[in-house]
Amino acid sequence: MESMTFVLFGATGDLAKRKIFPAIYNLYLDQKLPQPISVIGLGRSNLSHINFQEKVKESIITFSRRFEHETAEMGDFLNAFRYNTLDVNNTGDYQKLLHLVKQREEELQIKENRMFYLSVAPEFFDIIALNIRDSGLGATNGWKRLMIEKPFGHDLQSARQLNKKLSSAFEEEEIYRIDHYLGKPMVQNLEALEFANPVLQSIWNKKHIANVQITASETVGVEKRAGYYDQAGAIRDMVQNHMLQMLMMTAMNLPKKINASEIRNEKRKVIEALLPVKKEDVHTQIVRGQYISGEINGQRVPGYKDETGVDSDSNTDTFIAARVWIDNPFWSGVPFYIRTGKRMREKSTRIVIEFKNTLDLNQKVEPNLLIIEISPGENVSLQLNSKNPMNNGNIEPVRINFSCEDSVGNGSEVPEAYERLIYDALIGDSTFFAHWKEVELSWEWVQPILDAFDENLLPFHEYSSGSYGPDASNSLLLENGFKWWLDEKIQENKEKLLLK
Ligand SMILES: NC(=O)C1=CN([C@@H]2O[C@H](COP(=O)(O)OP(=O)(O)OC[C@H]3O[C@@H](n4cnc5c(N)ncnc54)[C@H](OP(=O)(O)O)[C@@H]3O)[C@@H](O)[C@H]2O)C=CC1
Ligand SMILES: O=C1O[C@H](COP(=O)(O)O)[C@@H](O)[C@H](O)[C@H]1O
Repeated sequence: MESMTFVLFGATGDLAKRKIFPAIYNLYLDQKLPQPISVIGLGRSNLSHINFQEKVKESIITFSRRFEHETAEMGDFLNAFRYNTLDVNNTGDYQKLLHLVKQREEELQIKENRMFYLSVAPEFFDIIALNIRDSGLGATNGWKRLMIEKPFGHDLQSARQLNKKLSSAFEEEEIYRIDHYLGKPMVQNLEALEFANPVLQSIWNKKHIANVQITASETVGVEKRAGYYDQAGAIRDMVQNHMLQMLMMTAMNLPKKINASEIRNEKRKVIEALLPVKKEDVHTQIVRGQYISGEINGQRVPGYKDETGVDSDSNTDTFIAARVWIDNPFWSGVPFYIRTGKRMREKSTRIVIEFKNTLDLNQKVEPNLLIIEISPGENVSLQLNSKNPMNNGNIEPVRINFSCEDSVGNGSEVPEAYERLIYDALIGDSTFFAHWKEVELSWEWVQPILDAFDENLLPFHEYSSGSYGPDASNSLLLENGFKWWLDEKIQENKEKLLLK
């Protein structure tokens, strides 16, 4: 890998502390960092290089699952870090930054390859990109790349405006838009599941699949992010990006060649084929909700409106369920259901593929299911039907489980999303980053939903914390003769409860 400078805007922030520094450290341990590397942290806080290195060390000790004890290697690692005080609006500060970047490039004899990572509030994305261009930081004789955090815009128009500004400083190939769901091992495994298994490949279409259910439910509430979340809601926070990215990854056709441009091309075809929902019809395809107080894991939790920083009459959505139709020859007529919410019964991200039931037995049998657990566990299981000799030979569903954690080693060795994504960006592989076309088309699909929310054209449901969301989300599936498939463990528990 080529030597480079890694410039981190927002180096004193929460994301840097919890995710970025530990990820860089883990890459260092795995010898996946270029040698030498210069890392320059930026923020308005007044820190010396040593203070900054101490902060990086603290974050690694606290948040890296690989940290055991301090070694001489840690010293070498920290030695690559420098700090520069910078206010994003102050053009003079970019000149000081340029001076430090060049000084380190000369000291370390590294090429002018520059990675700029924007871990700052979204309102700063454009101003930073323009200053990188205008200050000369972007005028390198090596490569330059921009890693950019979410959210990418607040709606279709603002996303387009932002992209226009970024494009005046960076080419599309130089922009790495992070969607951390694309860094999750099981999301990355989706193409391999289909690609490497002819059995699955042959049935991955409307002829055999009855519906697809993509869930990302969380038990946490809004936490300390009310300022951002109350303006965003689940529709912007999760649906426009993570949920639609998972949908694209599930429904895309296998490209002839597995590379970034082919995969992104196939994903784009899926998002392009989504049936638009007219503002007036949003109420027929989308369910929105907001959590009220309830119990999670035996603990009483407050309702959304009572959370710190939330407006007491806020009508921000903390839950969304949607029925999505893909109008192409492979998927037309197959509903894709997506569902995401905060303060739900379980923390679970998973994709359930329900196969069509074509058998004509005297007995009602459950459909075959392929269940892809994305997090917290990484697992694939298949629900088949089999005779149960202990129950008069009745046909009953059995689950065949393939734990991916077992096959890749113990959980702590599996690289986390940020590690994977930072590594990919360092080597210039943009496969698991969102292309502008995907982002724009996602906003295009979401925009009428935002408009309908603004004009209050659909019901606003409350749901108890610790539940599965509003009942209306069940109706969305019932209308097509389906139901949400719940987590296996929950099902087992329910059965036990019924037996009591
Ligand atoms: N935290 C998380 O879990 C996640 C965050 N994100 C995204 O990552 C980005 C960063 O989030 P997060 O770390 O939580 O935010 P924080 O508020 O914790 O950190 C913001 C950073 O920006 C710096 N900053 C603020 N104002 C300025 C300024 N005028 N000039 C220069 N630097 C400034 C702050 O440094 P200082 O105060 O020293 O100036 C700080 O380093 C956001 O886009 C967020 O949406 C995405 C997914 C998850
Ligand atoms: O991007 C976000 O994702 C998290 C959920 O991520 P996960 O990896 O824990 O599933 C969500 O809590 C947050 O609101 C959102 O901004």
